[in-house]
This record gives sequence, structure tokens and C-alpha cells, in this order.
Amino acid sequence: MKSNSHAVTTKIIQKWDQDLLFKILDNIDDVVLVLDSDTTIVYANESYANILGVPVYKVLGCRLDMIEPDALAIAVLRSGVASHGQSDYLTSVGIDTIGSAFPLLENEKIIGCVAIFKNISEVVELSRELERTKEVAGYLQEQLNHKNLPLSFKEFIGNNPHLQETLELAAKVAPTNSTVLIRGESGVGKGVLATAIHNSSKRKDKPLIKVNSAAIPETLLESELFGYDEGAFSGAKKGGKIGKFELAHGGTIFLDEIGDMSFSMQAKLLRVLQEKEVERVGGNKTIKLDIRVIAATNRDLEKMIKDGEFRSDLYYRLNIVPLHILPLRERKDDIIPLAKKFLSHFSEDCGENIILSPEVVKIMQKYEWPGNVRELQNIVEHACIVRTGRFIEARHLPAYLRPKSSLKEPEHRQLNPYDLKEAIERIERDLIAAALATSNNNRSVAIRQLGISRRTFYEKINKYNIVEQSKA
Ligand SMILES: Nc1ncnc2c1ncn2[C@@H]1O[C@H](COP(=O)(O)OP(=O)(O)OP(=O)(O)O)[C@@H](O)[C@H]1O
Repeated sequence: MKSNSHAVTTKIIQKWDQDLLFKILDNIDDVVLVLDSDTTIVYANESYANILGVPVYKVLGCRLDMIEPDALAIAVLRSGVASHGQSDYLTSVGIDTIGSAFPLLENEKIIGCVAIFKNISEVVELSRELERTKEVAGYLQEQLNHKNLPLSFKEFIGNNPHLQETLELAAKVAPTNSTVLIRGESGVGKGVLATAIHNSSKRKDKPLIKVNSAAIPETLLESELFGYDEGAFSGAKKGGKIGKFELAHGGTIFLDEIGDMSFSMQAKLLRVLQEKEVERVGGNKTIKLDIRVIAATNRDLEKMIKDGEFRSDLYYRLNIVPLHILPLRERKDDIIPLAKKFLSHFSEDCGENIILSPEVVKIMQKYEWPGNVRELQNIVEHACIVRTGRFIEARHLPAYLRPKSSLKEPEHRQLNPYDLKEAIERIERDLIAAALATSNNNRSVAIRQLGISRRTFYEKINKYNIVEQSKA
């Protein structure tokens, strides 16, 4: 079949000689390269010279393993196995290529290799541009998700759809004077949400007074909340003391941990909320109040009512607009954006761009976060302090978060700090993981940053078992 098609060609072209063949090869856009068995370049067409930027005669006779030791053609020459449609990065000239290579055999012996490939740097650049555009689109989408939310809500990080619903409802109720009850586990951001609501209300220029009912001893809570008059009790300050309710006049009072308030205190609080006036302890004057109430709790108030621990009348008074913030384990999509937000604070402080390694991303996504966002924030802060370079690695996390294998390592084998091979491997592994993390898992960008060939890159990610994460 092949000899037939050649026969037809020779009929059309009468003078079939080497010059003509070379002219044809020089006029095609793809690079054609012929190597002999020791990788010496025995033929290169004009396209190759164009890529290199030097005339062909300068490369003829040169050994490719000296110019481009990781080139696909060399691997084909050594293995004897042809390769088709394979992409390759030419480190010496900094271009991405795609092509094929096949060995030349004579008496079953490899005597050389032919490589045909094209420069796809423009395509790679376009795909990189596409990646960048996607990133921008993602960012704009994020902005759009927040489009209905007032500016003060931008501080509240989280794109989880359920969370967004909560934020939208919060934004709707914010400009009103309605009482809001924020529910959610400890550390989910109830305080942050209360601040966002206050800051987007008409009261934003007036005080937001926070009271943590669980942190104030029962005996002091009443006077803390309502204030006292001089001589109200032994040890009372001269001139009395203004209470938190009075302080919040014109603004908002945030009653945190409302479920931890004693039953008798609940009755006093209810009276103040109903009457909208307060009487200082030991005083006989009522003080009119203009306040907005935001309460929060991590307790199961409904169960507490059943158990006789929480007053149902106060519950109904507070539960006018309930807002529930999901625990972090139920909105895992928010973990990395939150971690990045905290990282950006530390990065700003130290003037460095601190980055999470892919392994850390994986660990964070897997973990259940019983302490919610507060725990995440603490862990990021801890890691930023103990890290030595720009990258946060698993070893910078608290021991309870680290994978067992990395904890066990020192027990099983004594690390020799002078073992050069091990040290180089460690650095290689860390750099590749870091390059992937910084490039958002864009392999081409990572390869370029690392300055290694695509093949070497793949060999190494297999060798070190580096697992890329979904884009953070
Ligand atoms: N969505 C969020 N965006 C940014 N920071 C957040 C977010 N949620 C929580 N945080 C941060 O996490 C920490 C804990 O938040 P916050 O105090 O509001 O939680 P909480 O639910 O009120 O906790 P507790 O019930 O223990 O009072 C704070 O430092 C806060 O800045």
C-alpha cells in the first residue's frame, strides 16, 4: 500500500531528489528533527531553526541530550517505543509543543529517531488566558452572589447557598427595628452576623453593645445590664453605673449566649423588652429606651422550654426573625475561602503571600471543625506563626489535624538530617506541591515555574504521590 502511494508521487514529480525533499520539509510549519543513536541532530528543518532562533547549520551535529535532555525524542530513542500526540515543554527555549516521535530501526536495532512536533505556546497561552478569565468570572460571580447584600455583609465570608439565604434574610431585616435571634453552634459567626446587621441598619452610627450572658456571673448580670444607682448595694460605685441597655440607647444591644441566662434573669429581661424601659438596680426612675435587640445562642431553646429552663414568653419575644448559621462541616465549600481570607490578613501583616499547600487544603476539607470558623481562624494563625517559608504545610498544623503517617514517621525511622538525597527529595516534593498550589493546579504554569519538562514533572508527581486538589 505504502509503496503504491510512493509510486504515484514519483509519477507526478519527475525529479525526485533530496533537495526537493528538503524543500518540502522546510516549507511545513511543523518541526521535523532526525537524531542518530547518540542523539546527534542529523537533520532539522527550518521550523526547528525558527523555534530556536538560530540557523539550521548551527544545530546540525549538536547532541540533543546536551540541549534538551528531557526531550520526548530522547525518551523514544532510548525506549524504542513510538509516542503520538504527546505534549512536551522545551525548557531550553521555553515553549510548549505537541507532536509524535518514532524510532528508526535497522535490523531491529535503533539507529535513530524522527520527531515531528509543533509549537503550541500560543494555544497554551490562550488556555492560560481562558483560565485567568474563568478566575475573573468566578470572582465576578462571587460579587454577584453578594449583589443583594449591603456592604457590611461583605465581611461575612461564605458562598454556601444555604448561608447565602440566611444572609439575604438578614440583609432584609437589617434596616428594620425587628428583634433578631441568631442560632448556630459556637464559633460559626453569630457575632459577625450581628455586627453586619447593625452596620447596615439606620442605627449604624450609634453604639452596638455586646453582652455575653455566659461570661458574666449571675450576681453581676442584672447590674451590668440595667445599671445601678449610688448605694444600691455594698460596694456600689459612687454616682452609680450606667447599664448596657442605657449604653445601647439609639443603637443595638447584642445579647450573646441568651440560653445561658438564669430563669429569673430571663423574666427581668422580658420586662425590659416589653416595656422598652429600664430601671437601674436600687433606683426608682424609669429610663425610656430606643434599642434594637439581636440575641444569639448555641443552645436548643425549644428543648430548654420543654425542660422548663427557658421561658416560652421570652422565646416568642426574641424569635421574631430567626436566622440559622450552619456549622462549618455542613458548608465545607466555605472552608477554603475562609482560610484564604484569614491568610490574607497575615500575608498583609508580614508582607508575604502565604499559601496553603494542596495537602493542607485536603486536610482542611476533610476535617469536621467542631470549633467552626473560630477554630479554623486559630489554626491558620498558628500555622502562619510556625511556618518557615511561604507555604503552609501539614507539619505546620496542630498535631491532631496532621495525617497519621506524617506523625508516625519519626517513630519508625530516624531521619538523618545530613542525608543529601532525602533532603533533595523533600525540597523537590515541597516545591512541586507549592508550584501546583500557587498556580491553582494549572500544570502548565507549575511546570514553567519549576523549569522542568512535562515528563519530569509527571514522573515526580507519581514518585512523590502528590495529589492535586480541586481548585481552592
Ligand atoms: N463568615 C465569617 N467570615 C469571616 N470571619 C468569620 C466568619 N464567621 C466567623 N468568623 C470569625 O470567627 C470567629 C468566631 O466568630 P463569632 O465570635 O462571630 O462566632 P459565634 O458564633 O458568635 O461564637 P460564640 O457562639 O462562641 O459566641 C471570629 O473571630 C470571627 O471573626
